[in-house]
Amino acid sequence: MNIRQLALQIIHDVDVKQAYANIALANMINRNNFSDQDRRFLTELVYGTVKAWGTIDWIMSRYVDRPPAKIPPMIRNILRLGLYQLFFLSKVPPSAACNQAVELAKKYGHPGTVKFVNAVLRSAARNQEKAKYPTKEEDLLRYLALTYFHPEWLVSRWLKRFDSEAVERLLQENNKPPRLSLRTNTLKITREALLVRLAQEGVTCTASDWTPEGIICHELPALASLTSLKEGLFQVQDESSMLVAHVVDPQPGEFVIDACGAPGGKSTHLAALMKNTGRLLSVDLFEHKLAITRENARRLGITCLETLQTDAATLSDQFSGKADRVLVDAPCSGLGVLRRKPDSRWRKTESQLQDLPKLQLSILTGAASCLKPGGVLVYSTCTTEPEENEMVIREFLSIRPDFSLQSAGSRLPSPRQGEFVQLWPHLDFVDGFFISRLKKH
Ligand SMILES: C[S@@+](CC[C@H](N)C(=O)[O-])C[C@H]1O[C@@H](n2cnc3c(N)ncnc32)[C@H](O)[C@@H]1O
Repeated sequence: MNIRQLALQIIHDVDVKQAYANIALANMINRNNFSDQDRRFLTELVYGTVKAWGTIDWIMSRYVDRPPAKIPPMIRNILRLGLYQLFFLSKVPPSAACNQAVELAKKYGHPGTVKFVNAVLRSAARNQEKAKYPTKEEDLLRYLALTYFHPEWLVSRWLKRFDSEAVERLLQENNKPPRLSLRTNTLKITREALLVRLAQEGVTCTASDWTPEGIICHELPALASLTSLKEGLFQVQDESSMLVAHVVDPQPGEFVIDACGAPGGKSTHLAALMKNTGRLLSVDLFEHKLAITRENARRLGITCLETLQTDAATLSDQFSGKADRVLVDAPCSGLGVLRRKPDSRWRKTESQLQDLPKLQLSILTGAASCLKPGGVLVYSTCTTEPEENEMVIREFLSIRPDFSLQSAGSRLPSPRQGEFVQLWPHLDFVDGFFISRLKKH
């Protein structure tokens, strides 16, 4: 099996068909019976190349006088894969990286492109100095963006907010694979009993400091092989995401709406805190995502949850003044969770940060009208940018004086100061997350 060829197929699909690297890779692994070594090498090639995409293209520009967009797609992706191995995979000998790329060019190109690939990669292998990044002192922005594989617009944004050391730590943290965390399904088992059960199934894990249900896995066999998963004893969920339901603080017997609910991580947590009583309405725009919510609820033994496919901005047409609590876990740029998907940083654009707040405000305003007087509204995102977070809340408060801000920090299992909660990967070592809480008068 030619692992580089398979890696090239995935990288090409990410480039040309906007495929998601993690999904394309998982499909490839499921379709083939790879040895552990091959699976690891394929993962390294794909994740490494797509994460370093911008830096690799900058390196390419040092050896090729055309921009990548002007090179035929398959050939530029062969170069990307080759340059990744030359510059970032020390265990691959440069001759192997070049020869294998030339073989791929023979398969997908013509004699001219074979010569081109050969010339570019051999020149890069001979003269790596030519692709030396500027130093911090010469060009801080470019140094950080190239060294830590982030788009310049994003680094520039963060440099306006924080000093360069803090930005460097954040970029480093965004490149580390996140720890796997699980939320105990307290409807079926206590965290202590689940820790024992997981240890029996070969999982090395410890209790989370952030939430009373959280468990951090350090080593584990394939997740799908765990019977505790099939029995619905836990839900995979990041620790910062687990905090949101605690800020909502739903009570047994209440009517709670999760306005952007799929695939149900927080909906199923809310249902567990409600002790599977009352009514939990999990709403989403997409039926195929709601099907996953229902499947999660079934596996976890939750019966108080129902799903509804609709636009949350229009929810009050059906539920005006009816709900005790509403959660809006809004669609967002996802800049707090870059470490989860290696290619996601290259899909984001600064213009999304202008468009998303309008959507977020319209969903928040529509969903808020479902609350009874005295009801609680929680707004959360997995982003770190003020335009999508506190500025949306300030704008909402200016048009809805019947709401007031409450402290979200004081509702965390380990309380913090402040009205808003903003978590950061480099400060809190969890996903970047924003949580706010309001009350309707
Ligand atoms: C951040 S995700 C929610 C994650 C979910 N709360 C969880 O914990 O599993 C945002 C969700 O909002 C949904 N969405 C986007 N626009 C929407 C709208 N206008 N109305 C309802 N849902 C929407 C998306 O389909 C997506 O599933």
